[in-house]
Amino acid sequence: MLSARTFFLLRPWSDRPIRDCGESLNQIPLSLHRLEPHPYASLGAPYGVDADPFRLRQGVVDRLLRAQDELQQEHPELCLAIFDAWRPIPVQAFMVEHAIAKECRKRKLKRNDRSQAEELQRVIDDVGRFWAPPSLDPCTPPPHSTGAAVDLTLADSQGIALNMGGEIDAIGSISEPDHYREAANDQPQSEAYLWHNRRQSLAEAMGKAGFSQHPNEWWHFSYGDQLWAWRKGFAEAIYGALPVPDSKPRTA
Ligand SMILES: C[C@@H](N)C(=O)N[C@H](C)C(=O)O
Ligand SMILES: [Zn+2]
Repeated sequence: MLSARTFFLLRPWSDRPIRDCGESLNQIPLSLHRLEPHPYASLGAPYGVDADPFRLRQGVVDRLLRAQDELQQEHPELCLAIFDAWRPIPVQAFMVEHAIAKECRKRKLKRNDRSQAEELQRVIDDVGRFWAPPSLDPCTPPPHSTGAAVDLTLADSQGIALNMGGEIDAIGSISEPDHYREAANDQPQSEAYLWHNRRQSLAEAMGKAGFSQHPNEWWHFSYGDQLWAWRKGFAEAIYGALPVPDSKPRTA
């Protein structure tokens, strides 16, 4: 179970009021490449009936198409590759628990060992830098539950994801967008230089289309949510949490 400290750790953007514009959640068109099988559905995350993660608010879909155009003006050989998009709150809760359990295994910690409480809290805090709490409070929705956030990378013309110098969802400083900046400046022609430039190309294309980037994650961008409003200096977000889908098939 997550501690109260983690649950109530507010983000700097959590103070932005949300006035939802009511736009619908729509399919991401197939002209935008998807990385499949979907990573969280493959883990058994509780998506509910007919809950397709490759959906976003229409304004976000439109901007994603624009971002791909921007990218291809500079790099015609590349495309965007979608890793994850809409994420219902039960899936957010499942993935936060999954990330904590994975990190505990990596650090050889036992969840129930009281003598390791401090190390366990460190894991929870580290995971909390990357995963939003699965808050049900309409004032602090997890970004992907609003249909405003997308996790994505770059792929080549065959749809193969490029090496960006770190896996999507890695817990650690390697995931920070500027992680390789210094090494890239020091050593042009190095792998760090390549990875930094790829991260920059992704961020530039997304930025030109109006998206804001998460400060800790090279792959996470949003348009219209609280983080976006905070980063752009806007008073309000335009997308809030969407209803949680049914978990059982409806009976006639
Ligand atoms: C960790 C990553 N997949 C992600 O989506 N992070 C954001 C901040 C979130 O949990 O909403
Ligand atoms: Zn994300």
